[in-house]
Amino acid sequence: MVLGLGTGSTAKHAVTRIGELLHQGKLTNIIGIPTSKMTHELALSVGIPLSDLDSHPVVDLAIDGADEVDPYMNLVKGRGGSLLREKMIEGACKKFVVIVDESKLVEHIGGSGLAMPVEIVPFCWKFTAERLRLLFEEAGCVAKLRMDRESGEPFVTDNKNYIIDLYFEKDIGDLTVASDAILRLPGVVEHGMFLGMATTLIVAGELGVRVKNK
Ligand SMILES: O=C(CO)[C@H](O)[C@H](O)COP(=O)(O)O
Repeated sequence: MVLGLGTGSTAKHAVTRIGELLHQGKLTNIIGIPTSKMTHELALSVGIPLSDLDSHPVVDLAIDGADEVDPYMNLVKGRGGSLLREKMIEGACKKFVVIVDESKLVEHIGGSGLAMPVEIVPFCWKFTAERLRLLFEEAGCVAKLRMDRESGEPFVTDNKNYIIDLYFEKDIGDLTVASDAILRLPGVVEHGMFLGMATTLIVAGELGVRVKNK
């Protein structure tokens, strides 16, 4: 089985557990494809054999967290900065399981007041940030370059790009239209809306765990 290994504090539990099951001999014939350098390191440290999409273009199952999930299982991802590799690997999956707690559930994607990440090339990033802001001007968009908290320098992704975090005052409307408009802008590499990709959602709440399938 080829497994997409997600990134973030939730995915970390899954990756660690997969390593434990391999070690105990309860899982065999697993190859992991990590969605970030951080997950790559973690997976190696727990003994998961790794590969990539070039060698395994079809992924059987991916497991990851998310930052927002709407009632249709559309997601916002990338507040951890790994959205491009996540989208490539999770987009190549037969099954994509998303694990969140109830705090991640929203009525409308982009409406939580939290960031909608967009990965862009560093070249003339201010130009691209302004084009993004203008695209969603009617929604009261603010576009901020993500900074690295430790260094105070711009945050650089695993692919050596920057991230612009978009904040909206109002609903951004049709998500497919918004997605297409963002992707048409020169300088944009990818955005954090994962539309129609999740096949299973696992939600942990005070009353227990709920599972929703597409
Ligand atoms: O998209 C991601 C990283 O790019 C993460 O999956 C997302 O940020 C959720 O992280 P966490 O499980 O730590 O809340």
